[in-house]
Amino acid sequence: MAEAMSPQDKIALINKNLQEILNPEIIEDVIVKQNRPLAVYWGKPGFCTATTGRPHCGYFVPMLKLAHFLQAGCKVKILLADIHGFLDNLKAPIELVKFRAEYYKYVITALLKAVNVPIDKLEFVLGSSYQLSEKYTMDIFRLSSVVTEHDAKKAGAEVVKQVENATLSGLIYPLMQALDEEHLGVDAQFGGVDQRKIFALAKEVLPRVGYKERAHLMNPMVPGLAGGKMSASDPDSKIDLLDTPEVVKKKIKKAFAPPKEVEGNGMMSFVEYVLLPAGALQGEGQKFVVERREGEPLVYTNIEKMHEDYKADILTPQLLKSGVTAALLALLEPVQAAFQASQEWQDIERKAYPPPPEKKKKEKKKDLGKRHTDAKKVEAQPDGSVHGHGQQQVSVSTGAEEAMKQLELEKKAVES
Ligand SMILES: N[C@@H](Cc1ccc(O)cc1)C(=O)O
Repeated sequence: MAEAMSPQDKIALINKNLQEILNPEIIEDVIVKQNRPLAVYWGKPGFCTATTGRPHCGYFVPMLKLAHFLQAGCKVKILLADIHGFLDNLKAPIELVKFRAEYYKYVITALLKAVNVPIDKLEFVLGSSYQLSEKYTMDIFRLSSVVTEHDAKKAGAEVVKQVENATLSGLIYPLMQALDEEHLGVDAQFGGVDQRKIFALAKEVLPRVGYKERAHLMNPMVPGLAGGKMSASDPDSKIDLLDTPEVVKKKIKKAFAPPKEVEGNGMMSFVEYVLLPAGALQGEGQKFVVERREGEPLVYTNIEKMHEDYKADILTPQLLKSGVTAALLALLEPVQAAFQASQEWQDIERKAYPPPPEKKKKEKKKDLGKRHTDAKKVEAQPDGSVHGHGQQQVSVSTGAEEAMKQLELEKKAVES
């Protein structure tokens, strides 16, 4: 498929749905002049944090871009950025990191297969597998001697958690993200526009230590499937990739989808950035179908027409939700079937997300009873936290200790 595409088609697919691109000429040069596959990477730090551990349907948004890159013949690397996770919020449940990395590999591979994308040019890399090397370490020191404290801080402002009396780790974080481009041997880095300041820093400072600057591809920030505001504290606002069809239906039913409003409407964005492009990749062309009890189904091939109908209330929130439910279930079906068929994946899942200890569970239920009417729906996290961001600082010291131990272990593993 990629072989049959013209260089211009490849570039168009790489750029599709992106909000911004820095140094697009680098991409042109690789694909048109050098006539070789573009090497691009996406870094994911959250997989080893306790609260945001499990991949959910929001992952489909960057996944669809990775699908475009692969379809366009790119070499794609996914960086499981364990050390970055540690630098940002000191949370790395040590014994879980490896299992979670494994779990992510299964999930991401299944997702990409579900949209019919070739995965032979896809590679997973664990950050600590190369970021503790002598060369990389020396590069951090070299970079830290040419980047000011002010610039490093500014670069991390939208990504690194901003707290009072912040530690140095938050300054190292952007430097390492810049170095990853060199050490992963890529031509471009992909991420959300929230990464923009780090991308700009990378572009500026890599040449100062003798490395070439890379292109940067940025996705827009897409509101969550269940709609912005209520998400952080509401466990129902995230749809797990392994949720049963009944649970998916229930969560979508509850989701926030204001009538006639398309801005910030997570349900609508999900169609735009996931369901429509997924249809295109599956070879059926961009198509989103909404069955209606009365009348012909509504068939959309572009988002503009959908927006128009939604604003006119022809496509009502209810209809939108039923269309999204049907399309999402169809997308999840092969992922869940793959999970059911793989004993290894199931074993990894149990190890990566062990049920919380009994004692804590009880505490949580009591706690949650005050806030949620249906406490049993809430899954307590392994670290016992269920309230989202506000509580993440609770176990800072133990988190740090654990993460340090993990780094020790990793180092030993590398040496032996
Ligand atoms: N900063 C990225 C994660 C990341 C980490 C290291 C990288 O090299 C790249 C990306 C994020 O917030 O999602």
